[in-house]
Parts: sequence; structure tokens; C-alpha cells
Amino acid sequence: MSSNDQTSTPADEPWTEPEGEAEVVDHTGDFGDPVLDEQGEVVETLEVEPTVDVHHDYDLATGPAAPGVPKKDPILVADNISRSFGGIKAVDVEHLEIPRNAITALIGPNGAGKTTLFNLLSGFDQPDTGEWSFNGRSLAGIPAWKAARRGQVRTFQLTKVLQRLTVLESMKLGATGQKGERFLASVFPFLWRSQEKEIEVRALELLKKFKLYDKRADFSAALSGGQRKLLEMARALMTDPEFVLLDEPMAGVNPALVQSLLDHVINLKKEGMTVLFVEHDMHMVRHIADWVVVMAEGRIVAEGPPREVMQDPAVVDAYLGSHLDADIGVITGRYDEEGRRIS
Ligand SMILES: Nc1ncnc2c1ncn2[C@@H]1O[C@H](COP(=O)(O)OP(=O)(O)OP(=O)(O)O)[C@@H](O)[C@H]1O
Repeated sequence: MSSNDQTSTPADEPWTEPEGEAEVVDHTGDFGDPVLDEQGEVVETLEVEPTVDVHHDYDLATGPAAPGVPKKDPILVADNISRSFGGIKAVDVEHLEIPRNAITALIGPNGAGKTTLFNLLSGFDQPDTGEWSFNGRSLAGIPAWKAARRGQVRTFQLTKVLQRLTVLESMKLGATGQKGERFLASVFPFLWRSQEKEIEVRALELLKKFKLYDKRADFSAALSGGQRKLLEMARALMTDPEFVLLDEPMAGVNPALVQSLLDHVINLKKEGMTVLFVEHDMHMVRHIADWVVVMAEGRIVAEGPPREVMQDPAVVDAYLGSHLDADIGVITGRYDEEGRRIS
């Protein structure tokens, strides 16, 4: 995904994509993939399980699992979303509902349109066609900072600019666009001051929760990959959101921190939040997702509870189409939780 900086958008100007460095993400060897010997036998799995209890709720749809199936209690409803780049239709989604207070994974092979859909739903790009609503209110054309005020936030990979801030400063900027009305702040400076204190208290509380308190005065650039992911998540929570969109939460994370990240994602749901995450790590998807949405060539080709979806022939086909040289067993999660081959 491209690097974005939510905080660089002044609250009174239309949103434009900030300049960031294009990032090439290598998903080979993602955490959770079994390590195979030359014959393709599993020699080691690096899998870590969450330490907190996971209560999955797979009964979220009103009918049999299928693309576009309505949910019992959707927090987000999208219709006819399309986005093309030149001749390529990157996203062409007829209908999608995201279930409330559940963890939904958005998966699919490289180039399937996940990032593009994620950017559209979070207000970081505008679709060519389509409508979508969050909590029954239209979000079409609403930029990300405004969506954050309504309770929908996404995580951002820390840009170079943010990395030059301290961990605490970066957290405080995560609150931008919350209540910090520039007009009010300029007319009533005391309002701003008391709010700034509140923001600092919240930032420090979250840093304690995410075990980054001791790092608060360090530059974000000095954090490890996993600690940055924790900071990205903590930062998104500054606005006390209802719906959190996570951008590849496990990418580049050291196994030592995977467990902590898994626990934090599960805790978001326990605290009443709804989570949508894009992820390539199928082990993480199986462990924590209640619902999985699978994209291929811009469309949703399957959705349903993790185990059901991973056995769906349409999903296997979608991955085979673009991963001819890869081990489909690993990609589709055809290994069991101990890393043994299931089929
Ligand atoms: N800004 C852009 N300009 C031109 N083409 C784009 C742009 N963004 C995405 N695309 C194209 O749209 C399609 C979907 O890309 P997208 O990044 O959404 O897929 P993805 O599922 O997120 O892939 P990955 O798993 O590799 O991140 C691809 O063919 C991609 O090349």
C-alpha cells in the first residue's frame, strides 16, 4: 500500500493525496507461512496464536455465504463501487456489507483490487461510480479526516515525515481533525489548551496499553517494524473510533510482536469496535477473522467464515490464476493450524 499521512491535510482544505514514497512489499516469507524443505514438506511453522480468548461469530449474514450477502447488522454498506486506472478496472464491486462488531479480512491475490477498495472506503480515493454508507449515512465524497470524525479510521504506514517526530508527537497528530476546530481554537485559545491536555492524556494511556510508553520520547524512525505497526494502531485509536480499517497489520512484523498485535486486534472487537483489515497472512486471517471477503480482478468472488471461504473453489481458482509459481497450499491456508498439510 502506498504511504499516506492523514495529518497532513488541513481541516479546511479539500483532501489531496500527499506525496509519499512508493513502497514495494515483498510478501514471500510472511510470518505464519510454513517453512518448506526442497520436497515441499513442512519443516517448521512460525505460527503464534493469540493469548486472549477469541470468540468468533460466524453467523453474521442473513443467508448463505456468497458475494454481496446482506448482513444482520451492517456497519458499512457499499453499492456499485467502481474505479478504473487507464484501461484497468481495479475495483468493480456490486454490493458489499461489513458486519458490525466483527473482524472482517479482505484478502485476494496481488493486484486483486484490495488496496484500491480500501482506499475508496476510507476516503483516500474517489470511485468512478458508487455509493456507500457508514452507520446509515452516506460517506461518498467524504474525505478521510471527516470520516474519522464520524467514527471510521484507517491506519497509515508511518511516512518519512512522521518518522521524524517522536512517538508521542506522532500520537498527538493522530487526533487531528477530532475536535480541534481551527476557528474555535483561534477564538477561544483556552479551549485548545484544555483539549491539548486531553489529547496528551489519551496518547499516553494508549502508549501504555500498546507497551510503547517507554518509547514516547524516541523518534518513530527508531522503532522496529512491529513497534511501528503498534504505533500505527494506537495512533488510529486517538479518535476513539467505532470502525477501524487496518492496512496489512502483520506486514514486516517480527514474530516476537505478532502475538501482541493479534491480541490488540482481537481486543478492538472486544471493546465494541468493528475491524476491516487487508492481509496476506492466512494464518492471521484464520485465527482472528469472523468473516472473510475475497477479491479477484476487482470483484468480490467469495465471502463467508474463514474455513468455508478457504475451501471455496472460486477462491482457489482466484489464487491459482495469479500465483502459478507459488504453493497454493500455503496461500489458501490448506495447512492445518499445526502446519500439517490438510489436502
Ligand atoms: N494509482 C494507480 N495507477 C494505475 N494503476 C493502478 C493504481 N493503483 C492500482 N492500480 C492497478 O489496479 C489493480 C488493483 O491494484 P491494488 O493495488 O488495488 O491490488 P491489491 O489487491 O491491493 O494488490 P497487492 O496485494 O499487491 O497490494 C492493479 O492492476 C494495479 O496495477
